[in-house]
Order: sequence, then C-alpha cells, then structure tokens
Amino acid sequence: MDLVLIEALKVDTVIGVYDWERTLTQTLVLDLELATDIRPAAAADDLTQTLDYAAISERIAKFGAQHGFELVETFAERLAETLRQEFAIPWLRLTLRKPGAVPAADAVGVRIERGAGH
Ligand SMILES: Nc1nc2c(c(=O)[nH]1)N=C([C@H](O)[C@@H](O)CO)CN2
Repeated sequence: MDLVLIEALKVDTVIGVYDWERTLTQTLVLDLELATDIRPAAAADDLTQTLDYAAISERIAKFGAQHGFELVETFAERLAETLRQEFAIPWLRLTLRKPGAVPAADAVGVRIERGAGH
C-alpha cells in the first residue's frame, strides 16, 4: 500500500485539562500517513482517484475549530475516526504533538495507527 503524507500540519484548537487551557486556543502539530493505492490516480493523472491532501488538511482545520477536547488522546482518536469515515482511508498513522506543553521538551503528544491493510 502507498502513502499520502501530510507533515507538520498546524491546527488551532481548544485543548487541555487545566482551567487556563479552556479559555484559549493552542496550536497542535500533526503528521499523517494515509494509506491508499496511488496507481489509479497516477495512471489517469486524476486527483479524484486519490486522497486529496489539501481537502484533508482543510477538514482537519475545521475539526480543530469545531472541538475543544481535554486530552490529546481524544483529539487523535476522534480525528482518526472522522478522517477514515469521510475519506474512506483504510489505514492511517497519526502523530499529534503539543508544543510547549512541557517546557523541558520540544513537544509531547501521541501516535496512533488505525485500520488495516498496511
Ligand atoms: N497523556 C496526556 N497527558 C497530559 C495531557 C494529555 O492530553 N495527555 N494534557 C495535559 C495538560 O493539558 C498539559 O498539556 C498542559 O500543559 C497534561 N498531561
């Protein structure tokens, strides 16, 4: 299976456990690997036959604006479900980083893989 990539995508959202975090927007940084077979799109040179990384990136920005979870785990899990359903993605790996959450670290976060066929 081939992969469509989205790397270091910045997503603004309300995210966090603490009271002060409920009053502001923070920026998450996402890496996505999206399984698909790119050969039909390549053969036809046709965007409609592959995963449109621009459309998916826009959907992620909308998802961030629409939700305000406490945990990065919840953001990752719910986003993975949404993308897999709406774009028919058989397998994905999502790495979500929350820069600045732990001052001694460049970033903290989670990495999940969902689906089959990769
Ligand atoms: N595993 C997690 N640990 C923590 C989370 C989280 O979402 N998942 N969140 C926080 C706070 O919101 C923190 O980011 C504030 O700096 C603490 N630990």
